[in-house]
This record gives sequence, C-alpha cells and structure tokens, in this order.
Amino acid sequence: MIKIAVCGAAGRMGQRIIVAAVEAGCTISGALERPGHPQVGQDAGLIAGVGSLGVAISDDLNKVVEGCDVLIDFTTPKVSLKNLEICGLKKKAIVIGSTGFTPEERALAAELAKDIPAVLAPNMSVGVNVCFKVLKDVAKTLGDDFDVEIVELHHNKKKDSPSGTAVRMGEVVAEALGRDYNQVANYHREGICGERTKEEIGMQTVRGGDIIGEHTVYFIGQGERIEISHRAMTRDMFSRGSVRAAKWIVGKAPGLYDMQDVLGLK
Ligand SMILES: NC(=O)c1ccc[n+]([C@@H]2O[C@H](COP(=O)([O-])OP(=O)(O)OC[C@H]3O[C@@H](n4cnc5c(N)ncnc54)[C@H](O)[C@@H]3O)[C@@H](O)[C@H]2O)c1
Ligand SMILES: O=C(O)C1=N[C@H](C(=O)O)CCC1
Repeated sequence: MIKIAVCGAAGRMGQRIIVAAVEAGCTISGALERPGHPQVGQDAGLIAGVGSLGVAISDDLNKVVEGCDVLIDFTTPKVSLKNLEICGLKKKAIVIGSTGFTPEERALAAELAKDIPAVLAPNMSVGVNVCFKVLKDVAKTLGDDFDVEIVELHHNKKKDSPSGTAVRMGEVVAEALGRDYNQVANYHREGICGERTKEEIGMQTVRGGDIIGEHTVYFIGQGERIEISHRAMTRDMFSRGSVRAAKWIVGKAPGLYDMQDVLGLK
C-alpha cells in the first residue's frame, strides 16, 4: 500500500485527506504544517478525527518527503512550488490541489515537474471534471451566438479569487471558442462600463459563510439560456479524488498531469 504524506495537514482539506487516505487503506507516513503552526507536534490522526496514527505533525519538509511515496499538498501556490522542487530533488511523486496560481507560476510548475510525476488540478471531484468535458462540447456547439458568464460561490475563508475551478471552466470555454482566456476574462464591471463585448467571459465571485463550493457557467442567448452548475455538499469528493490521484500517479512517467488524466476523461 502506498505511503502518503499530507502537506497542510491541519487545514480544512488536509484533515479530510487524512481521513480519505485512511479509509482507502493507505499508510499516512507523514504530515506537514507551516513552522510555528500551533498543531505541530500533535498526532495527525487525532487532529483529523480518525484516532491516533502515531504520526506527529512536522514542519520538516525534507524529512517528511523522504519517508513517503507521494506528497499530497493543499496549501498555497508558493508552498506547492517549494514542495514540487523538494519532491523533484528526492524523486517523489506529488499531487497538488492548491489554487490561485498565476500563469507564470503554472509554467514554473510544469518546468519543475519535468523529472517527477505530478498531478496539479484545481478541482479533484469527478463531477467537476465531467463538467469540464461537457462545457467544451456545449461551447463548441453553441459557438459565438451565446454570451458566457461564470459565477462561483465559496466560504468566507477562501483566499484566492476567482476559484481555480472557475478559471479552468473559463479556459475550457475560451479554448473551445478559439479565444485566449487571459484576453477575454472580465473580472470587474462598475459604473458606466459600456455594453458587454461578444468575446468577453464574465467572471463573478461570491464569498460568504460556510459554502463549500458552487460553480455555474451561463450560456445566454436570445430568448433562451443554458446553465451548467456543480454544487459541492462536502469536501469529501475533493479529498477522495486527491487520494485516487495519489494512487494513480505513483510509478507514472515524469511530467505534469491533471485530474482529467487521472479519470481517463481526455
Ligand atoms: N483541488 C481541489 O479539489 C481543491 C478543493 C478544496 C480546496 N482547494 C484548494 O486547496 C488549498 C487549501 O484549502 P483549505 O481550505 O484546506 O485551506 P486551509 O487554509 O484550511 O489549509 C491550508 C493549510 O496549509 C498550511 N500551510 C501553509 N503554509 C504551509 C507550509 N509552508 N507548509 C505546510 N503547511 C502549510 C496552513 O497552515 C493550513 O493549515 C486552497 O488553495 C484551496 O483553494 C482545492
Ligand atoms: O474551498 C476552496 O478553496 C475550494 N477551492 C477550489 C477552487 O478554487 O476551485 C475547489 C473548490 C473548493
């Protein structure tokens, strides 16, 4: 059974990943938190609510990576890039779920993943990844006659905006329509900002309370509208997806993969 280490182990996702890994019969070989985190030194299983695992949460990245087959990392882009670099040096696989990467940081991630197998995906749920596939077909079929707007809702602790999932949805639709997402994404409308352009993809963000994550892509035509929505009711399909990705990536050829690869949706 594979040995999994979890980075961000005391976080919302880290705790659920420990639960999912234990439920899947994997060994938790290590758990990482940032230096100074109040739960460093405590048992990772007790923090996650699965009982003692005999694995103390550590802040020693090198040591934890050495002891695992694969590191699952749900933290921030900067931490994830550092983790990729260390996994590269130690020839370990990595699964990254962090979001909020700039295009430059994504390019750096691809570069760092040249020597090791790595999964980087903004959303590990099967449902969202099926949505990515469906969105491509819908956008291609509808073409330029429908305006595209994307709305996402998340909890009030989320740090990045728009969500990584919303950005990927925008990229999928833009590519299907022959547009460059970075040129056509419109994140802000205020005041007399003029009529909507045909090409733009509106990106709207709602933050509040404990919303786990909801995404809707609107295709708005004359006299009709299609809405493709995904609503997450728990974090468990993200955590189970990350463990599925971890089992899949160990032993694969070096390179950067995504969840579509893991799920065979390409
Ligand atoms: N890909 C997906 O399916 C998916 C699903 C949910 C969340 N996310 C993303 O995962 C990330 C984390 O989300 P969250 O809700 O768990 O956040 P969180 O803030 O609850 O957890 C992040 C954890 O990382 C820890 N951390 C920060 N710096 C660290 C370091 N240097 N070393 C080790 N640990 C460090 C923090 O202390 C914290 O406990 C976000 O980017 C979020 O958007 C992705
Ligand atoms: O809670 C979060 O943060 C989430 N982030 C991901 C994103 O940015 O797309 C996925 C859903 C939950």
